[in-house]
Amino acid sequence: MFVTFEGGEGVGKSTQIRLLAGALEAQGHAVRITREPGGSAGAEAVRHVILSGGAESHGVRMEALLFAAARSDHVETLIRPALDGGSMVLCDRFMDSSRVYQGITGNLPEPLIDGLERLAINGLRPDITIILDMPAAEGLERARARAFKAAELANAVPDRFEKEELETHEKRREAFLDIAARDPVRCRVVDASRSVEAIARDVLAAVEARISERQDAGVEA
Ligand SMILES: Nc1ncnc2c1ncn2[C@@H]1O[C@H](COP(=O)(O)OP(=O)(O)OP(=O)(O)O)[C@@H](O)[C@H]1O
Ligand SMILES: Cc1cn([C@H]2C[C@H](O)[C@@H](COP(=O)(O)O)O2)c(=O)[nH]c1=O
Repeated sequence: MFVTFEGGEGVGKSTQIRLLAGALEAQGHAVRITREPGGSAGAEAVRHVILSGGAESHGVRMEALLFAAARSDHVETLIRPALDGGSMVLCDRFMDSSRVYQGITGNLPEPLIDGLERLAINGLRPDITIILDMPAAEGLERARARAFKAAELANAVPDRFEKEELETHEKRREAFLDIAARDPVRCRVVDASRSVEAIARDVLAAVEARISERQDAGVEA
């Protein structure tokens, strides 16, 4: 089963993925955690170029193509083989992030995003997408506090997208909610402004419900 986590900056995706992985492993599932952009060797190289701001001056179209190239490599060299090998794959961001960041707030036309998505995912759609939702300002504050702690160790600075205007981040929040409203079977919106534990309970319940639905339909987790 392929599980993706989406949402704005600092909403707790990495935190919840780690907790979900622990809970699923305790139930006997083999679990692989991964992230985008990145996850595979080729895609991690592209991650560095994009998040450092190295492609920003070449425009959003080039960034969208780089995200798609990275996603294609990630799907074919890591995600699909892991799923075929029987692991559950938990991925921090996937195709919805391109739809929101490059499509909605990057102003790229929907047909272009659709085409790049088709090429990159090559038929592999998430079985469930958890959208962690909270006011953008709170998520950014969490991300800033995390960066501040890290800065003492590694001189961290906000990445290419974190540094953008609050209004842009709020627009992204609305765009993720819109995706969830348009695809309610795949997407589950979880209120991320609560405690880590309360969120983790809802995330696990949503994933277990999808596992049961799939088992009822005769598909293995
Ligand atoms: N429910 C929560 N309440 C308070 N703090 C939280 C909560 N969940 C996560 N955090 C903290 O907020 C910060 C951001 O969390 P995390 O790295 O999991 O978010 P993220 O969505 O993966 O971020 P990014 O979008 O930047 O990758 C971390 O310092 C984390 O410990
Ligand atoms: C997959 C994907 C990501 N992005 C943006 C979203 C974030 O600002 C960064 C990734 O950083 P994170 O700390 O690992 O969340 O990249 C994007 O714009 N488009 C995408 O497809």
